Amino acid sequence: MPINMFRRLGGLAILHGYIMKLLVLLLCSAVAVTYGKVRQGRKFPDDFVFGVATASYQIEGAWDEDGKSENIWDYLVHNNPDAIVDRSTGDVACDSYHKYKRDVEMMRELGIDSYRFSLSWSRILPSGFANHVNEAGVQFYNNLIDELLKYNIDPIITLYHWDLPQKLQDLGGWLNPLVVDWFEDYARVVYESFSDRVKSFITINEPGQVCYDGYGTDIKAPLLNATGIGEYICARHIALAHAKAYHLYNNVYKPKYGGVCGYTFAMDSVAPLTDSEEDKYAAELMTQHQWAIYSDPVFSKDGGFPKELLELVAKKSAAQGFPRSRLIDFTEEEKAYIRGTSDFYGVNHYTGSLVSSSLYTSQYAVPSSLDDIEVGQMIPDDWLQSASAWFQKMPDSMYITLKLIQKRYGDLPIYITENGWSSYGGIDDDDRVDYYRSALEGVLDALDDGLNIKGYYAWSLMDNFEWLAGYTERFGLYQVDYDDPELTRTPRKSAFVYKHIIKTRMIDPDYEPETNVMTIDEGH
Ligand SMILES: C[C@H]1O[C@@H](Oc2ccc([N+](=O)[O-])cc2)[C@H](O)[C@@H](O)[C@H]1O
Repeated sequence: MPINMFRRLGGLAILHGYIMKLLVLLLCSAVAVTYGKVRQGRKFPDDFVFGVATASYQIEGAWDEDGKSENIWDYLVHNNPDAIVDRSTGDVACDSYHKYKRDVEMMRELGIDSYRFSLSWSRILPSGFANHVNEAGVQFYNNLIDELLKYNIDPIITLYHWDLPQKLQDLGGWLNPLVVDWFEDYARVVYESFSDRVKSFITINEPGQVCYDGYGTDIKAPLLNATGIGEYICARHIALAHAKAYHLYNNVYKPKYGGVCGYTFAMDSVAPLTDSEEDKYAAELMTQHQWAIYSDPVFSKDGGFPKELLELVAKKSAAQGFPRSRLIDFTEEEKAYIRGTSDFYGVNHYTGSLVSSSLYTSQYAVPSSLDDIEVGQMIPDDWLQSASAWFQKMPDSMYITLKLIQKRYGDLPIYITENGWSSYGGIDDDDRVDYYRSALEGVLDALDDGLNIKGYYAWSLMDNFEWLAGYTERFGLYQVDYDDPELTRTPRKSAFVYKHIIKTRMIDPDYEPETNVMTIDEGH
């Protein structure tokens, strides 16, 4: 081969080597840039839903107007005022019954896609039963829905957010097996009235708080405190009631109108105190006690209550002299009826704890469900305390919680139906801003992992009646001035930050609102 040709080929080979190196370099930096983009400027998907959530008793007021009857919270605040920290009531609350147009205006200011609110059963069915529908009550919700739709805000209705008609509580409430039928009858009225315009329904908000807080302890109305018994009876009935309302929607209304129907659970991030197998088992038991007892019947592969919990309660019940277990499992037919009855997993997430059987002390009543599992909890000192005794900021808790759902039930559509921070008040709520940013970073982390998270609802649009804490704890993006007869709503810093996140679909950790004047952006 002529020397020149050899040189030319050699030169080409060298050139080829350089080109290859350059290509590899370019590829690596492209990956790095892309990865950098993903980490630093991550975006929520275009179809990700941003919303805010509220609940009827907490905001509506008008407790006895236009034919509404008393519910268990009306009854509690009127008959046992000392049960509420500041002796307040929800008689007026945020007066949303009259100020709903201002509420919708606030949603337009925020630029949200969707509003999650609940219906007051006793406003729609004053006797609790479907023998008489209160048209004025239905009209109120029609007005609200129409106002939302006028501004392209998608309504998502929760049928039951803790305000059972007192007349049904007088008959045993969630402890009466007939509540399953009463709930179905109520659900039929709701679907008949609203499913032509509303495409998303949640049957029940937080069955754990209904059953454990209301019937197994005295944390929520009706303060029954039938420890170790009430919560387990309620757990059976509420799963069946949910399933019945779901089947009704699925069989009759979904074919006609489309739409989805789901169920929402409160989920603490339960983490083992140490890596030991014992603590991991303790975390599993606490999980079963707190939320899996309510969600396994619907989402687990085999249905029914969690196996370990069933065994423990049966064993403890026998040792305590009960002729049968305090937790009665579903029949195979019931299991099949309940399993799969939710089009999505709704999760309300706020906080978490570390758990271990070594932290258990015999401080609990016998029988009680905490005594049944014999697991204790602790909160490290460096977790920021909110204004609510039960609520500390656990690092990474949103991500951990979302991964727990995936681990337990596989990949399914998830809506975060509540998440927010409580303070004592004030407009410059940097603690709430930090909380929202880190929770939403957790959502992005989970999205990066491929979880099918469809939306996020901030709790709450505005300050409201926080159950036994009355008005002492503030969860609002908007502050409500309860001393002002107009109940003026004022946007907090967090409202501006949430608005910016929704608008840009990104979390900018450095974003500072330039103004304290809220306006409605074009298109809202
Ligand atoms: C602040 C909101 O709390 C919701 O309920 C709870 C209660 C307790 C926990 N927890 O983890 O211990 C989580 C959520 C409730 O749905 C809503 O109405 C607000 O009060």
